[in-house]
Amino acid sequence: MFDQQLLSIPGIKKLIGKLSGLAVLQALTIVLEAVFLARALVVVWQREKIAALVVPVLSFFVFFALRYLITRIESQITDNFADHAVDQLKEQLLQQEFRLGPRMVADVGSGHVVTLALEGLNQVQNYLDLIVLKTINMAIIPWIIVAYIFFVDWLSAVILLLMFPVIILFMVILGLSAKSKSDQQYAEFKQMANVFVDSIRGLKTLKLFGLSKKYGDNIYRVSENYRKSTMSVLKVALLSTFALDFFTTISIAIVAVLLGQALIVGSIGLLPALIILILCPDYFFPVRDYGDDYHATLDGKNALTEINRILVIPAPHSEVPLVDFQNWAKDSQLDVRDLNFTYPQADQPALSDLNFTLHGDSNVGIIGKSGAGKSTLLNVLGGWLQPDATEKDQPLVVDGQAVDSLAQPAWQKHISYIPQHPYIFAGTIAQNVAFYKPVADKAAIQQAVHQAGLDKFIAELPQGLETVIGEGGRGISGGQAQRIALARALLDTERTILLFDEPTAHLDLETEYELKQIMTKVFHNHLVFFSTHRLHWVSAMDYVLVMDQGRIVEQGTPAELKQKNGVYQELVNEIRGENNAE
Ligand SMILES: Nc1ncnc2c1ncn2[C@@H]1O[C@H](COP(=O)(O)OP(=O)(O)OP(=O)(O)O)[C@@H](O)[C@H]1O
Repeated sequence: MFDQQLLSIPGIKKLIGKLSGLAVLQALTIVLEAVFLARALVVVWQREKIAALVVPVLSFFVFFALRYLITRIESQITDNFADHAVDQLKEQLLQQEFRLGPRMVADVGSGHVVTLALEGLNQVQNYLDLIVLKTINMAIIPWIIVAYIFFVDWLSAVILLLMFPVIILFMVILGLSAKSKSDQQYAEFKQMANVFVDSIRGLKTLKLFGLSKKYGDNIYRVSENYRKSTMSVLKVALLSTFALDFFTTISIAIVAVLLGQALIVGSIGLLPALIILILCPDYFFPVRDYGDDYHATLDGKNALTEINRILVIPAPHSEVPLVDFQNWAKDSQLDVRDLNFTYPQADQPALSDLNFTLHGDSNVGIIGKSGAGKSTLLNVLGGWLQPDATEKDQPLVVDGQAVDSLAQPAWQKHISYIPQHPYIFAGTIAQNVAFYKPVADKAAIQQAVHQAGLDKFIAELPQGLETVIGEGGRGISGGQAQRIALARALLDTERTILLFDEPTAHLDLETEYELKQIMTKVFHNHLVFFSTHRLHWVSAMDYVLVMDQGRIVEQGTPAELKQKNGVYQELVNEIRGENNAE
């Protein structure tokens, strides 16, 4: 019944210990509260003097207050624990996102990553808040109460004990049904989040192609599925609450009737009979409380399972650390030797036997048709994918140090990655530019903005660098987003290695031309890897890797490639042909 994955949360055992102690205390206060309340009632029933009421009534209020105090302490402790655990999970999830890099979003789905990081963590918090405390109360309080009842009247205790497994059995049956419905609901939720975020992202394209209505219907259908599965979870939840209430009421009624009969025949006194009757609802309360909230916490349980699944995705890591690497310098050298990479579950390698050597501030173009392996190579160079293990020499050599992968903090802290759609978050232009270096001063930001050719754009804005862009802010064009990404890379002068993944693929030729003027200036004092379909970039490179089906089929300077009249030239001819055909 106890979710095993909870045991892996740091501090949970201590929490269980504290809550168990408090549950024992709470059970004792419940018993004493019932004893004194019953005494007060007996005093009133037997019309004794008012003074005889003082001790039981005062004692009742003391234990009543104590019980309330204990429940407050319990919820305070669990709240603190849940807050802390969720903060840690958030931190771990973020770190894992950084470790896995751009491929995580591709693997998990961008919508799902967003909903997990926001709503999912809230659901986990709610789950931790409720489930640990309620499970412990259910595991401790009823047994102390029934043990006490056993000493007062063993028959009532036996009836209460007999009803417990029946209730648990129903809870398990309904719980299993709720679990399978909740799993389905969570799958629908994931799908809805991914479809929704992807549709929002592609809204402009959908509108241009007149497909927005069709996608609207698609979103409606996915949301309907989610609504229906939510309703079926709620139906089971209601049924379960009804079943719990029904069985507990029947049990209390049976005990009450038997106690009534015993009172009539005089085999039990009024005081013990009243104590048992008052304790009966408290005996069942923890199990009802657990059952009532069980369904409400299932989405939190699913979110926790999903977060744990992401946390254990093996992040690329290096067995051989890169030591003594300060930064990429003019005399640095990178050798790639017989490098292979295979995606998990793929039958063929996405990169096969790659070999090349680079020096200093090389500007390396990576070209090839779609699916040739350009992005995969960039991900390996960024350390987000780990080359296949080899029995021969290590596949990467940085400044003479052979390593198995570039998942090395010493390497990665010098990298800037600029994809086709750089992420612009809701904030000012200055905050967006200072993304890699939040402590940068204004002069440095202005300098980076100037180098990235953003002066004119910013001068036209009334609030300049303080203009809010991104979600809810001023819209910016694709070219401006690229320039902001470039300014980001330039601001952190420690980041001397720039990885560009088709940065201009979506821009019109005029914007691309303007951006090219800026970018080529930036290239000369960085190590640049530039993946592109657009071959005019080749003239701005001093080395080119031509890829096809995961292999480097040609490499050399642009002049050498032209002279060879080989695959590169074929590609140029092919693209010219396509352009002419258009
Ligand atoms: N996550 C993945 N799992 C399995 N195979 C993948 C994955 N990502 C890419 N591939 C496969 O690896 C190969 C290389 O893909 P990659 O994205 O590197 O090509 P690319 O040259 O960058 O293509 P494009 O120009 O279209 O972006 C392709 O066959 C692709 O189907």
